[in-house]
Amino acid sequence: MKTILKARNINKTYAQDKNNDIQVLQDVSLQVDRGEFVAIMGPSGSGKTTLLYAISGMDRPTSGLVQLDEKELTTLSEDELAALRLSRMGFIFQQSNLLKNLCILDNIVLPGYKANKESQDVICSRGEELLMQTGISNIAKNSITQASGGQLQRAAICRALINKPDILFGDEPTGALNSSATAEVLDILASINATGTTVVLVTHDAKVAARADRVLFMMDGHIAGEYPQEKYDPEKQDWKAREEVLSVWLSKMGF
Ligand SMILES: Nc1ncnc2c1ncn2[C@@H]1O[C@H](COP(=O)(O)OP(=O)(O)OP(=O)(O)O)[C@@H](O)[C@H]1O
Repeated sequence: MKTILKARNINKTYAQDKNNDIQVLQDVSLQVDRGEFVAIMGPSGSGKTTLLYAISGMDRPTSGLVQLDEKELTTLSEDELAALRLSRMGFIFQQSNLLKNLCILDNIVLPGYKANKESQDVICSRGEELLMQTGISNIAKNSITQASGGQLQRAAICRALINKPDILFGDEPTGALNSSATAEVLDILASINATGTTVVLVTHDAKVAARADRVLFMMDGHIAGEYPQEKYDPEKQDWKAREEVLSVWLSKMGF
């Protein structure tokens, strides 16, 4: 399978105070194939979010290389990087971060209007289609204050997909949801992945990682282990059984 994302020897150092630096990523290398679903797990403070930000161009590593297909992210200007993120990447976070003064549909289409590559009609129809696919068409015109956490997170997924990204990054996207909303959001992510979008998620939750093709386990700023799983098929597979097997590996890793 063709590699979509490649990181080579990434280091990230933060200045802690005047005299001290803290090295959060230590020589991390990884590769993600097009269409793959990768989960990044590990203890709190091990560097998962820092790694996600470094490989998605949301932050710059102190050293090392990050490539999305042929594009070397670390050589791009801020404007070039922002344009690349807008057109080729989607992002979801623990909180939906939707704008309060816009209805759900307007929140979703906004990055499409910003990218300015297609007519507003085309973007609006895609927004409506995404709302339908994620089961929230009925709240398209609602204010975000009238939606549940699970509905808001589905809307955030629609917003992340509006520009048809090649790769979707998530930082604890189900971290604030109850278990039934988590399962619904995970089904949506699995179906997005099944249609070819690459997915890379940071999670503490083995339920989430159970859907991935591969789990990377971070410890003290490096990848300490890697756990490949069979491609998840929502029609055939029971993710609870996968979660149990994965949990055994995670506990061997010291999680
Ligand atoms: N902007 C920053 N400045 C200084 N230190 C930071 C900064 N961001 C993160 N760190 C430190 O880097 C380390 C790794 O943080 P990071 O958020 O990447 O870990 P994590 O594995 O995602 O943790 P968690 O699971 O708790 O979210 C932590 O010690 C954190 O305090």
